[in-house]
Amino acid sequence: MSSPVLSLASIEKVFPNGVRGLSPVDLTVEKGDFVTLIGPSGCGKSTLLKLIANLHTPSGGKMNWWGGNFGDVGRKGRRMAFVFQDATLMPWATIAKNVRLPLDLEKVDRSTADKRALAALERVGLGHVTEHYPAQLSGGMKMRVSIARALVTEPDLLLMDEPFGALDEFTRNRLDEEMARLCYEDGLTTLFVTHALHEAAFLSSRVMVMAARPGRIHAEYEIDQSILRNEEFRLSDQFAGISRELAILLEDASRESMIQQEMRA
Ligand SMILES: Nc1ncnc2c1ncn2[C@@H]1O[C@H](COP(=O)(O)OP(=O)(O)OP(=O)(O)O)[C@@H](O)[C@H]1O
Repeated sequence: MSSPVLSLASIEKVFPNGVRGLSPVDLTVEKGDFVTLIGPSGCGKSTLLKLIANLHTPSGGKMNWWGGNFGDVGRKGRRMAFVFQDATLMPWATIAKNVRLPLDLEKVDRSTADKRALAALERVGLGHVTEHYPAQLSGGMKMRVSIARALVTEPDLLLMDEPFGALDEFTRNRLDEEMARLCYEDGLTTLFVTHALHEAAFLSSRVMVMAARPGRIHAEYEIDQSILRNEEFRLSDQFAGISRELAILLEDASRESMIQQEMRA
């Protein structure tokens, strides 16, 4: 049997200033999972994502990527990509050049890189804006460029930290549908952070509900992976039921965080 994409055993983080960003967390992510982290502000969602991306070092616990250490990820031909809330595009470069950047850094030859950048832009419905500049695009389009820049590397694991948090609801819903299509149809493994309960209910195959003070996983909620994530699902009783159950778990997590805070005060 192949190793899981990620396995975290008692991973925790205490920052140098003494703040506990994350209490021991156990998490296993298998190929094709869409795992969403949801929870109150400050519960450690971004900290957990950054630990997985090796942008933070854990204070304790054990973490494996495809059964090995982080240093082996590249050697095993595995790739990880990170999408942030801000699209972080280079304003002076065309959209094609922005998307090509990771391939240019890897010194992929120009004509292959151009073809792959165009293919990635077409996957997010932006094949027609390759020669535009970021300032000419809407917020939603910029975010799709950022996703194309992550997809161009053909990642085995996609990490997304509140990518659609700054967008209006209509654009966000459309991008959620596009993400679901990309992830479920192509079997992409994704770890996603959001504040929005409906987004978690729509996208995920598993939701980790986190609690704060100290940050930890409060509950785990499975959603049938075979559900087609489309407008029909969004309007269904099944979606309403999932959203309601997640809301109850979030409410529990928030109440528990408040009790912990009061006990410490
Ligand atoms: N570099 C750091 N140094 C010290 N404390 C930090 C650092 N980064 C995060 N923290 C603290 O760790 C805790 C978890 O922060 P984190 O950003 O992971 O939470 P979050 O759930 O992503 O929050 P939000 O939803 O508001 O983005 C918070 O108390 C935060 O203040």
